[in-house]
Amino acid sequence: MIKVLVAGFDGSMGNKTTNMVIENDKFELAGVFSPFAGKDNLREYTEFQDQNVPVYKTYEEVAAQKNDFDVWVDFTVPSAVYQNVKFAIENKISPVVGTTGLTDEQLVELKALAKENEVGGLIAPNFGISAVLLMQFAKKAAEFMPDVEIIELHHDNKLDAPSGTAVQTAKMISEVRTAHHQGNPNEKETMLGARGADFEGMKIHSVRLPGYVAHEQVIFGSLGESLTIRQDSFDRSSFMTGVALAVEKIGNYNELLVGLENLL
Ligand SMILES: NC(=O)C1=CN([C@@H]2O[C@H](COP(=O)(O)OP(=O)(O)OC[C@H]3O[C@@H](n4cnc5c(N)ncnc54)[C@H](O)[C@@H]3O)[C@@H](O)[C@H]2O)C=CC1
Ligand SMILES: O=C(O)C1=N[C@H](C(=O)O)C[C@H](O)C1
Repeated sequence: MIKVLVAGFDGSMGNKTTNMVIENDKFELAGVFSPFAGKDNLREYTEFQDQNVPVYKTYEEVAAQKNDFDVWVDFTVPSAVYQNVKFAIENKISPVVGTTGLTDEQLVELKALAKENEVGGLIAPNFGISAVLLMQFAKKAAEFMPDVEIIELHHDNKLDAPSGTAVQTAKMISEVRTAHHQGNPNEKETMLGARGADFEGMKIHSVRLPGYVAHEQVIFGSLGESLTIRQDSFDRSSFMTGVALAVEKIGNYNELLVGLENLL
């Protein structure tokens, strides 16, 4: 049995993950973590009445029981994820991270720390297979159609913009696309932000609306033609197959990987 701790269990993704871990025969829910939890045991929550699982609120409490955990699944907030992953690695718990917002510098540091501690881990900007495929297809398309804009659409509770998936899509496209300005060289925004965020000349637009879950559209334009690649996560269950796969496989690695495709 793989012993799992879910950080951010009290959030939307944390709740889905907690249920997924409980239902998966290969996993044992060994703990849940959130500094904002109001209770000491999961069974005190109506939804989890039959689960005798400790609720941890501090790193000290987790560190005291660190041998109880193989994997730290993180669906928390951008402001907490760096410290959480650092803590997990230093305590030899493999992080499986969906939380967005890590900077490039933080990623470099965490990769080095994982190497030093010989701990495997995965940071996945998106655990949905449709998003993983979209990123790969978009990278391929950009080889032939280098003028591209990204539109990501999310629920209106999302804290970060652009989404981690949009940033990762832009990074993957930039591996095959020479950085260049798109649009009229003399264009002027008459309203600030009208042209969106800029990643090496690629524009990224973020939509936040109630009713949406997580969606991304990559639009390529070329002489007299256009290509649109789109993926939709209509429900957060779309991420759970990827999370389960990562929890199951991450013990076989001793480095920190970025992107679910590394495990597929
Ligand atoms: N990689 C992927 O496939 C996906 C990633 N996400 C990302 O996951 C993150 C969480 O998303 P949601 O669940 O929708 O957010 P949410 O706001 O519903 O949940 C976040 C939870 O984290 C808890 N929290 C805050 N600080 C914490 C800390 N220091 N340690 C532990 N828990 C803490 C909060 O109490 C809250 O319940 C976001 O960054 C989001 O972008 C979301 C969906 C899929
Ligand atoms: O906040 C979300 O909901 C999501 N966050 C991730 C991101 O920022 O890309 C993954 C997915 O889009 C859902």
